[in-house]
Amino acid sequence: MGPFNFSQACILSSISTDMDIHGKVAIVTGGADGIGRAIVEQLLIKGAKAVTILDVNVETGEKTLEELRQEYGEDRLVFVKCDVSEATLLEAAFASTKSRFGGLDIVCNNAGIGNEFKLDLCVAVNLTAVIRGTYLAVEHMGTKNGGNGGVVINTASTSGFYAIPLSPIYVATKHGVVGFTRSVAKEPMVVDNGVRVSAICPGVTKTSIIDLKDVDEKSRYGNILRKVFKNPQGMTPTDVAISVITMIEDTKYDGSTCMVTHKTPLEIVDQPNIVMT
Ligand SMILES: NC(=O)C1=CN([C@@H]2O[C@H](COP(=O)(O)OP(=O)(O)OC[C@H]3O[C@@H](n4cnc5c(N)ncnc54)[C@H](O)[C@@H]3O)[C@@H](O)[C@H]2O)C=CC1
Ligand SMILES: CCCCCC(=O)CC\C=C/C=C/C=C/[C@@H](O)[C@@H](O)CCCC(=O)O
Repeated sequence: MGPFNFSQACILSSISTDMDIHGKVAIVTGGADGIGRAIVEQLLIKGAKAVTILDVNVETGEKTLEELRQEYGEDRLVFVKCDVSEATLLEAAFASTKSRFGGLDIVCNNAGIGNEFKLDLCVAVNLTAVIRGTYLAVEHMGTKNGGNGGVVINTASTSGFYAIPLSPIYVATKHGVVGFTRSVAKEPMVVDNGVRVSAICPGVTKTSIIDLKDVDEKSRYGNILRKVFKNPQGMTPTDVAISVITMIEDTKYDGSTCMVTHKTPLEIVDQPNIVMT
C-alpha cells in the first residue's frame, strides 16, 4: 500500500452541480468599493435576487448602495455597516441577511487592507475574517443545517503564491487565505454540507488599495511601493469580478485557487504534489 494521501482520503462525497446565479442571495464583504463593488454589480447583472454589502466604510457604502439601487432596483441591495474583524458583527450580518431574504447561497469574503504597521488588524481583516466568513457560510448554507448548499469565494492575491519583500505581513495573510481555502474546501464537514470553496488571486488591480493612502510618507518603503503601483498595467475591478462569477458558476473551479492578471486570464494554480507522510 502506498503512503497516506490526504487528498485521496477526502474524496468528495457529494456531486456538485453548476450554479445559476439567477434568484440567489449573496453576501460580499468589502463590497462598498473596488473589487468587492464590482463583484456586487456582476452578481446583480447575473440576476441575483439580493446582495448584502458588508463594509466598514459607511460613506462609500451608502453611495454605492444608492448608485446600484438606481441601476438594478431598490429591493435587491442592502448595505450593512460591518467591521469584519469583529466576530459578533460578522455573525449578526450573516444571520440578518438570511432571515431578511429567506436564504443564503453565495459568500464572497473579499474585504482586505494593506498595512504593515497594523499587524493585528491586517491579520484580522485579511485572514481571520475570511476563515470566520467561510465557516459562517457553511453554518448558514449547509444542507445539513436546512440550507441548499452554496459557494464561497475568498479573495487572496497573486501575493498568496509569491513573496513581496516590502509587504511581508500582507503577503503572509494572502498565503494564509490560499492554504486555508485549499484545505477547507476538502474538509468533510464542508463537502458534506454541499458548500464549494475557492479563492481568487488577482494581480495588481486599479483600486484605492494601491494608492497606499494610510501609509506615511516617512514609512520605510511606502514611497517605493507607491512608485511600483503608480500607473499600474493592472486590471479593472470588473475584470476580476467577471472571473469570480465564472468560479461561482462552474464547478470545475471547486476547491481551486485561481490566478488572474492583466497578462493571464483565469487560471487554476495547483499546489505542488507533496506526499504528506
Ligand atoms: N487591488 C489590487 O491590486 C488587489 C487587491 N486584492 C485584494 O482584493 C480585496 C479587495 O481590495 P480592493 O478592492 O483592491 O481594495 P479597496 O480598498 O478598493 O476595497 C476594499 C474594501 O474593503 C473594505 N474594508 C476594509 N477593511 C474592512 C473591514 N475591517 N471590514 C469591512 N470592510 C472593510 C473597504 O472599506 C473597501 O470598501 C482585498 O482583499 C485585497 O487584498 C488582491 C490582489 C490585488
Ligand atoms: C506586486 C504584486 C501585488 C499583488 C497584488 C496585490 O495584492 C496588491 C496589493 C495591494 C496593496 C498592498 C499594499 C501593502 C502595503 C502596505 O503593506 C504598506 O504598509 C507598505 C509600507 C511598508 C513600509 O513602509 O514599511
